[in-house]
Amino acid sequence: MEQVLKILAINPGSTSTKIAVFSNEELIFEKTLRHSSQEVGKYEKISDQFEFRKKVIEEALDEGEIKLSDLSAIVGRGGLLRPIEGGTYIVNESMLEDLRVGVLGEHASNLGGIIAKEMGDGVNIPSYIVDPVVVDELIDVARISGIPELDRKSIFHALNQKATARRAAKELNKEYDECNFIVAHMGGGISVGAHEKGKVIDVANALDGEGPLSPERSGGLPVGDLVKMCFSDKYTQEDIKKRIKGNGGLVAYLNTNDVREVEARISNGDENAKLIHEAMVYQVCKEIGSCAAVLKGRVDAVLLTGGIAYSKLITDMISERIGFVADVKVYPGEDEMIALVQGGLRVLREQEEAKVYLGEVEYI
Ligand SMILES: Nc1ncnc2c1ncn2[C@@H]1O[C@H](COP(=O)(O)OP(=O)(O)OP(=O)(O)O)[C@@H](O)[C@H]1O
Ligand SMILES: CCCC(=O)O
Repeated sequence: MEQVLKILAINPGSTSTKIAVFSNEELIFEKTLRHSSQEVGKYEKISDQFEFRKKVIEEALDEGEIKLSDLSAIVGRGGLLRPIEGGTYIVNESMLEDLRVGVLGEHASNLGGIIAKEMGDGVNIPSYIVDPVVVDELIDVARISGIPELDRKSIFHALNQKATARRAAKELNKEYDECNFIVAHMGGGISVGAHEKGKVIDVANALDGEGPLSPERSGGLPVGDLVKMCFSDKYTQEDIKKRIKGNGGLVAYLNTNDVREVEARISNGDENAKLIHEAMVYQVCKEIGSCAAVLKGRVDAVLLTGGIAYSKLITDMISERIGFVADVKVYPGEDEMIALVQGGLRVLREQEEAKVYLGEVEYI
């Protein structure tokens, strides 16, 4: 008989903490805990929110009559760590230190590992993170930018991209590491990755001014003009950063991060909304085209995922432009909670060994 393994998954976002408990692959409890800007805004750093978030998680678990002592492991969404390859990592002291200081920056997902470790240690069960946003499997040639001072970085929706790729591989009756996919995760940020035999060998840095424009991110910009903007004395460093992530893309052009709202405006004849919407799709297609070149045209399928993949208008426009590359498969939304749990299960079932974070890579 199959052993029953119960896992708690913790996924902290900027305005919410999602938690879920699975018994093997079956969801038995789920809750999205929303945090108002007053609640989280009073903390200077994201790591200062630790006690607050842990407490609300504990209260929700109590209400759901979930006992930590019944669990086999806790899995948290990993954060902005030093670059690592994909997989499930045991939360260790080096990782905790980097998550606490925010070695690569502040990100709500930094709390995932910290909270998982604290709660797991309390009942002597292991804590893990799975496929954090800094998964780095770039081939050497993809790291070169154009000046030696600046290496290209791999920051993307690794958890959902890899989960989607594993799902598509299964549907093709293949293992993930036997397939080549191009995965476009289209959410508030958009990342497009070239997956070669289970490794994301190239991907635009979705957080920091590469790739397509997205609801909240600028994507790649004309660099000369950006430099002029930086030195114009009109903007602070924070203003420019915010323009690249947070207030860029659709927010900058159309003052909304909601693609549904943009499509409603298009239906009402708004030509500017139509142009910007089309530009976003066009840029996604260009990025898919570059990934096809990275994979030398050997592509099993193009996978479209994230909230924007619910838009048939957009998935049809993408298919029409890049359908020549490979079959296009659509997986709307994201399956991050089950993806976290599956990462934990692969280790507990000894299908994979938990990786160890060394925290040694120097990163600028
Ligand atoms: N049915 C739909 N049609 C069109 N767009 C949609 C639909 N449902 C959601 N979206 C859009 O998807 C986007 C949000 O996607 P998602 O929820 O994946 O993002 P997120 O989780 O906030 O950010 P990220 O995925 O970058 O972490 C929004 O622009 C939203 O308007
Ligand atoms: C997942 C990191 C990229 C982004 O938030 O846009």
